[in-house]
Amino acid sequence: MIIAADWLPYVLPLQRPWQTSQGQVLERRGKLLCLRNDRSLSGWGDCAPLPEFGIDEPAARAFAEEMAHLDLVAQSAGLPLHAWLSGDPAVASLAVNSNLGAISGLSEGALQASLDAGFQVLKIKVGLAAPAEEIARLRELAAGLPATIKLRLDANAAWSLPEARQFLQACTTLPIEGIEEPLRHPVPDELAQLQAGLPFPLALDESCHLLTPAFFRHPPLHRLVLKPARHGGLLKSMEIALRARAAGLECIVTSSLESSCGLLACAQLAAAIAPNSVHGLGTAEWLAADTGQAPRISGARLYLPEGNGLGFVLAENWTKVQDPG
Ligand SMILES: O=C(O)CCC(=O)C1=CC=C[C@@H](O)[C@@H]1C(=O)O
Ligand SMILES: [Mg+2]
Repeated sequence: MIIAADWLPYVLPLQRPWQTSQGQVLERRGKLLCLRNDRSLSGWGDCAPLPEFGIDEPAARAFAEEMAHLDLVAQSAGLPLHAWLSGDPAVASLAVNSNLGAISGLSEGALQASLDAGFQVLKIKVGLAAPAEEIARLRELAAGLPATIKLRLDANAAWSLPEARQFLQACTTLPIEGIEEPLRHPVPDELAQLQAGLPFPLALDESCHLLTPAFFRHPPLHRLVLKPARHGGLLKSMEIALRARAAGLECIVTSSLESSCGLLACAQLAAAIAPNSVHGLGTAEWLAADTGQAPRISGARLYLPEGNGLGFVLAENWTKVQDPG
């Protein structure tokens, strides 16, 4: 039985601006939910809306409430949350991509740090400048990359159909691992036209309004990005992942730049639905402060906490990140 529920607001500045074609993020504001039950267990949830990417307050809140509840359920069952969700044995670690920000602002130092850290997939934001200019930069970048390294691009709905065609055509000769959200006004027919003939997957992320039964009957592209806060929780995300799998679509999980608490929930989902994919969970280093200990990343792999439930522990210096209101 739940005997206490507390919301703890926080403000976390970013180390540097998170630039996308939809503008920049400078800080993350949110609130942690702490549920306590009559067995002295704590269940944690993280509510951090990001409206510019379709994550509104009700969805983020539902994610937090369900997360805290499932944290308690999995702890009571004596299982890590992902093993409780999947029914499979526990997973120790997951492959993740690095996040290099916008192609226009890419620094030699950040690129080298990603390569030195062993990342095989480097995520880069595009759609912030003219396609021809960004393609020229990508060609320059690709020319200096080791042969095994691939680029995961995200246009965040920047392009018209002709711009997307131009960009994607040029990408066919580059080491591209996938491209998220090419179209400003995505419609299934046009996405299918773009995907046809491309040697890499296009991915749907923020345009989740397209996830209708018809979409799953004839998927117009090859990959889904799941941000569980956008879908209002882990269980809804599991359901979408199952539909996607039945339709032959690959699913990856990415964070919504949450604090360590929400990031852990994203990692638990990733381990439950796609333990062998490369996920977008390397975002903790973008935060200058955090609500707790972020999962360790080493050798381009994120290590899940070994304990039961979500695995979140509140930071000792928690008061420093509390929102003064
Ligand atoms: O995918 C990743 O590696 C990290 C998460 C990420 O890129 C995003 C998180 C939140 C908002 C967006 O800018 C962006 C995305 O659209 O995928
Ligand atoms: Mg995206």
